[in-house]
Amino acid sequence: MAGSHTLNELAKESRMGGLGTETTDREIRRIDLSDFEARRSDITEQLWNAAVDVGFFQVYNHGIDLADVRGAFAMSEQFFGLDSAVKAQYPLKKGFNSGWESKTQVRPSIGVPDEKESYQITRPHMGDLWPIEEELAGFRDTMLGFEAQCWDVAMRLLSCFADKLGFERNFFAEAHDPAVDSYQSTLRMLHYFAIPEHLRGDLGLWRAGAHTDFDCLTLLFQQEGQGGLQVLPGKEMDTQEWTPIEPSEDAITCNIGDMLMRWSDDRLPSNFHRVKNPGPDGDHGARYSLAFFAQANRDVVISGPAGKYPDITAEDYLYQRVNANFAKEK
Ligand SMILES: O=C(O)CCC(=O)C(=O)O
Ligand SMILES: [Fe+2]
Repeated sequence: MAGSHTLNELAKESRMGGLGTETTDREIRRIDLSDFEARRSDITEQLWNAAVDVGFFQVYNHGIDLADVRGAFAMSEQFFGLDSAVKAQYPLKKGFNSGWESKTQVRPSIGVPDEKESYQITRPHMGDLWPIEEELAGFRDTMLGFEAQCWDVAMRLLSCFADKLGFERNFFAEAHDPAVDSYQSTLRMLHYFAIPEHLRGDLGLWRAGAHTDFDCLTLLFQQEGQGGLQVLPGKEMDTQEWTPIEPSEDAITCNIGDMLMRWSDDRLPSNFHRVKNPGPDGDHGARYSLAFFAQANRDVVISGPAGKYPDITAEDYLYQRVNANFAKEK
C-alpha cells in the first residue's frame, strides 16, 4: 500500500513527545565544501558517512556569502515585525507551502501548535503573496536571490548522494527544476516568539515539536546565540537522548528528510529534531531561523534503485505528510 511508509513515520512521530535528556556525545560533523569539484570524491565520502551515521551535519565554505545570509535574516526580521494585519493579507496557501501562518502547525508528537510564525516561499505559488514595496522594500528580490543560492548548495550536496546511489550526477537537479510550475522546493522563514514571563518553565510548550522533515534535504541557517535545535537519530530513538546543535554563522546545518530516505530505499535516514524552549535560565528572546526544503517537483516519481517501496509521485507523498501536520481548518 502506497501510504504504509508514511503511516509508519507518523506512528513513530507520535511517540516522540517527551522531554528526554541531553547528550553531547554524538558528533555533528562539520564538512568543508571548499574547492568542491577538485575535492568531490572526498567530500562525497564525508557527506555520505555523516548522513548515514547521524543524519545531521554542517557544511562550511559553501559559497553563500555571509553578507547574503545576514541580509536574508534582516529581511525576515523586518517581515515578522510588520503588523499582524499586514501579514494576514498574505495567508498560507495550504498544500502550496506559500504565505504566512502563526501558531497553526501541530506536530503529531506533541499535539499542540508550535510557538512560532512562519512565511514560506515556493516560487510558482507566490502570486499576490508578496508584501508590496511600500510595506517592505526589496523583500521579494532579496528572498528570491537567497532561495536560488540555497537551491545551488542543496543540488551540489544532492549530486554527491546521487553518485553514491547510482543515479546520474544531475538527477536531483532535474528532479528539483525551478523553471517549471511543478517546482515545490520551499524557503521558509521562521520566527519563534520571545517567551513571556508567565510561560517560562512551561514544559508543555515547544518552539517546534519533534519531527522529521518531509523533503529530500533541508538546509538550515541559524543565528549565533539562538540555540535550541536538538537532534536524535531514529535508530537511537529508544534512548531519548537529544544532541544540541550549536548555531554558527558560517555553517549550514543539513539534514536528510523522509523523501530522500524513501528514495534511497532507507539507506539515508531522516532524523528527528525539535526546537526546545529555553530553560528557566536560558535566553527568552525571539529566535529566527531560515530553512530551505529541497522537495522534488510534484510530477517526479520517487522510485528507489532497489525498489523497496512502491512508486509514488512527490506530490502525493507530500500531500499525505502536510495534511497530518497542520490544524484542520474547521
Ligand atoms: O528552526 C529550527 O532550528 C528548525 C526548524 C525545523 O526543523 C523545521 O522547520 O522543519
Ligand atoms: Fe525540521
